[in-house]
Amino acid sequence: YVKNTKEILEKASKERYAIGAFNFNNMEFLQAILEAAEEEKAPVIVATSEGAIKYIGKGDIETGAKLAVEMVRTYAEKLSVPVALHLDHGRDFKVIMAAIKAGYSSVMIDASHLPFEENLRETKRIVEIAHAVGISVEAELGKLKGIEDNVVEKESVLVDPEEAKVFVKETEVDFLAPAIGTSHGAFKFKGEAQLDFERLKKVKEYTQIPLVLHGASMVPQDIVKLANEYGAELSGAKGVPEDMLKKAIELGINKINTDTDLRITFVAYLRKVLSEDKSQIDPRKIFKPVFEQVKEIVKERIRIFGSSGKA
Ligand SMILES: O=C(COP(=O)(O)O)NO
Ligand code: NA
Ligand SMILES: [Zn+2]
Repeated sequence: YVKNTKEILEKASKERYAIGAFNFNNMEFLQAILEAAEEEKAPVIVATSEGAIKYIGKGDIETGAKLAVEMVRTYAEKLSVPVALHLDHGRDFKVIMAAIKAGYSSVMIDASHLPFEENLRETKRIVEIAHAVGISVEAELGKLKGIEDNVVEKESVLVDPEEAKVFVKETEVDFLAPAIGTSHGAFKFKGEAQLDFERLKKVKEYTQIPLVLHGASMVPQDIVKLANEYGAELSGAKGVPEDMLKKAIELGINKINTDTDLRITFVAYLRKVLSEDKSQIDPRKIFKPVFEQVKEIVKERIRIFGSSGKA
């Protein structure tokens, strides 16, 4: 179990590969992610959003954070690969404190919706507290939203590399998520997929710290098709193409947040299993083949990210 996420990300940054940061909400997703990492001999980051902590703790934040840490630690001590537990998109001070107190390896303070000075102040505050107890911190600059056609929108949404330089120097944040055109969910990009690699290159040059790509799911069309065949309605779903992910890694992305790809895989195969095995009522028999597929998609991502064999 990795005490602070920074140590595995610094290595990835030096050797120019990326570590997957896979979101989980329950035991089965966590198992699938950890099995995938073990089979790929890859360091891995597992992440809970604030909503996941509330879901795991049935509304009680302390319980959710504590249970997440204990589940991850218990599984991780059996594995040969390094495992870090990360709080994704921390916004509520109470939740960030609960994660730190429970023993998370890192926390994200997501104040990117605030004006630059306020984001800087909020982030600085969390960094001081987290660093005092040896925990790593991630922050975000720019807003997660596709690159709109007109330039004005682009300026206000995407990261400003000059701001990133000041931000990292002032806050001493350990890793940064620069908005370069991705967005969360299964419907990224209105038109063609487009990332601002020029900005990414500058942010890496100016900050020299590990960088994070949010909204990085690829949204595999074959699995979307399968889900739709079994009654899902996911037409128009679109993700980040593999060549763009690889280019982003070459330019300095070292942590890649992936949630939607695991969700789509889960839904497609759950629908398939339920429609094919109509008399099955044992949840274990229903979930086993479904999470086998979730594990496979995580392994595929780990291979694309270049972290296979890096443990
Ligand atoms: O950024 C993400 C996940 O993004 P996706 O929706 O593309 O999986 N989590 O913080
Ligand atoms: Na994060
Ligand atoms: Zn995100």
